[in-house]
Amino acid sequence: MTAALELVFLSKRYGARQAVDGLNLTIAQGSFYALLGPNGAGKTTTLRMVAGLLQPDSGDALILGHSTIRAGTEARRLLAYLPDDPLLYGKLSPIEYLEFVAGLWGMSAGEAEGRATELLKQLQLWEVRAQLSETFSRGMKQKLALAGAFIHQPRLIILDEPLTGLDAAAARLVKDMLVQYVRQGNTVILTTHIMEIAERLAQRIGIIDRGKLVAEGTLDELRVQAGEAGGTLESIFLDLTQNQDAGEWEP
Ligand SMILES: Nc1ncnc2c1ncn2[C@@H]1O[C@H](COP(=O)(O)OP(=O)(O)OP(=O)(O)O)[C@@H](O)[C@H]1O
Repeated sequence: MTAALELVFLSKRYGARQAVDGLNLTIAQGSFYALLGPNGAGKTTTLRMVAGLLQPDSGDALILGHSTIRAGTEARRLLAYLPDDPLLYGKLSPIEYLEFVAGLWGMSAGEAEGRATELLKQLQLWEVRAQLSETFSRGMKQKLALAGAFIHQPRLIILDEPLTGLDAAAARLVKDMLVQYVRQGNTVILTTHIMEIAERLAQRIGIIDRGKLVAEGTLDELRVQAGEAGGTLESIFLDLTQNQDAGEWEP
């Protein structure tokens, strides 16, 4: 089966700083994947290249087999990317915002309305559907941005720190929604600094450090790679990312 996402020698440099350094990674369809790494490891830079917001210096990212460089439009249609600071329009209500985003994807008014209703109910924003989003709490804004990412039914959704700032109830709601979405055969990739989230939700985990993949696999496979039988993800993570001599992990 075609991979949901394939990174092929993806690289990006900012001046003297090699932010992403020849990254190779394959993520299967229908999986829940967590991308971990310390601050400045290159996670956001990688995701921005996948989303087509940043041009790689070299290499490519393929979304369900479509190159983001050679077939960017097809690739982007299959993808939703939710950055950690999503842009909302405060003067729009949730319904107006979702209809606006649906319009950008060329969805019909009827289709947009049906999908917006479903998402707003699922994310418990239905009661506030007509209020301006500038009046919303941070968590409500985050849920609305998530609804916007889901509106065109992407096959792959990439989320940068999606649970930061959410209270326990909202975090549970979002986690359940993502798990259900994966059960339907779609793929979720998220970054997080919270190890429990990766440990509980992700089927596979990739650890990036200094722009390179230092470990990849299921939690059990990571334990083997780190030589830590029975270790927690936190201890494996710290072991692999604080070891200055850590080499690039090769499958
Ligand atoms: N626009 C930019 N200009 C210059 N350097 C940048 C830029 N964006 C990122 N960097 C640098 O590139 C490296 C990777 O940054 P990136 O934001 O991708 O890391 P990250 O893993 O997402 O970190 P965090 O967990 O802190 O969000 C860092 O050293 C960062 O300072």
